[in-house]
Amino acid sequence: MTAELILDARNATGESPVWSVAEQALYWVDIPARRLHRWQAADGFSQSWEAPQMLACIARGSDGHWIGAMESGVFTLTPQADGRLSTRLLSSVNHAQAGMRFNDGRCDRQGRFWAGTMLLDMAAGVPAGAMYRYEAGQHEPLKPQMTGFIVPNGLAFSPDGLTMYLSDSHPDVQKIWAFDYDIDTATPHNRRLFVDMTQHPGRPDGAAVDADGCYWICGNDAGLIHRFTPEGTLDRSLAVPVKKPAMCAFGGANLDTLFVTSIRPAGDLSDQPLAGGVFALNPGVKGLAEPAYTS
Ligand SMILES: O=C1O[C@H](CS(=O)(=O)O)[C@@H](O)[C@H](O)[C@H]1O
Repeated sequence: MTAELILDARNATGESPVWSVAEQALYWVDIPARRLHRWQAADGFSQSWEAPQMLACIARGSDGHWIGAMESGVFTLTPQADGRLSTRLLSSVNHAQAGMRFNDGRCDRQGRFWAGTMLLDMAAGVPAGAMYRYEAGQHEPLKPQMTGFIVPNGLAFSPDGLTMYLSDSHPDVQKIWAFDYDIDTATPHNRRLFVDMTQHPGRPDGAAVDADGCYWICGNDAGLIHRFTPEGTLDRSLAVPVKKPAMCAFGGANLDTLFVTSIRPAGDLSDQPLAGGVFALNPGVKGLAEPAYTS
């Protein structure tokens, strides 16, 4: 199975791919470059917009706007014709300490937006990261819902919305957890180990759940995307031609394409010249439409 390069984006940290069914287009971000990207399937046309802060994760809103987590909180995002992203603060964040930003995030199946934070200096290994939830109509600052993460990542929800998955990518952790998710209160509980990624190649990065309820997770540093069953058993691993796949998302006309964003590290890239690119794979299974943020 070959991964097809759809855009040689050279993203420093390509994250948060989201397929727009309405537009038949893929959106994603490059976090340190402060950019929102879009690629349309019909003709491969691509464009991007400049954000005022590091934009880490996005979700489509039910009203057609976007919502996203930037350094200082959760914002609505509106791409403008001049290449800029107009933003409006919905809820601010009081980070646990200075030098933090958001990382991975998405909506639960009811359309409530979750995102996690991490220290910019990931190498410090300090568990200052937290998970936040934003619900429509909330005006007060975001409240931490879970704490103690170094690099929270891999957030995803089962097809019925009753299981939440979450990982920590840091080399000292490399675990994926499952939680029972109370959809009435949007509260995760009964945390348990889902997959110990120290037993598989690559650190856990971004993730997606398919229509069978299996969990696809990017194996950062291993150039692999792993599929785990709901019981946490490795089903298959697909290769991409870069070492650092960062997040995956189902899309395409039949939701049977797996799009993968990636990271372009500094240094010698002679063995992975396409690092930072966006790839499309045929995984042999279908995904689910990404839930929209319910405004
Ligand atoms: O900035 C990020 O860091 C890590 C990737 S890496 O360690 O730099 O390769 C990643 O897990 C995270 O999602 C990303 O935003």
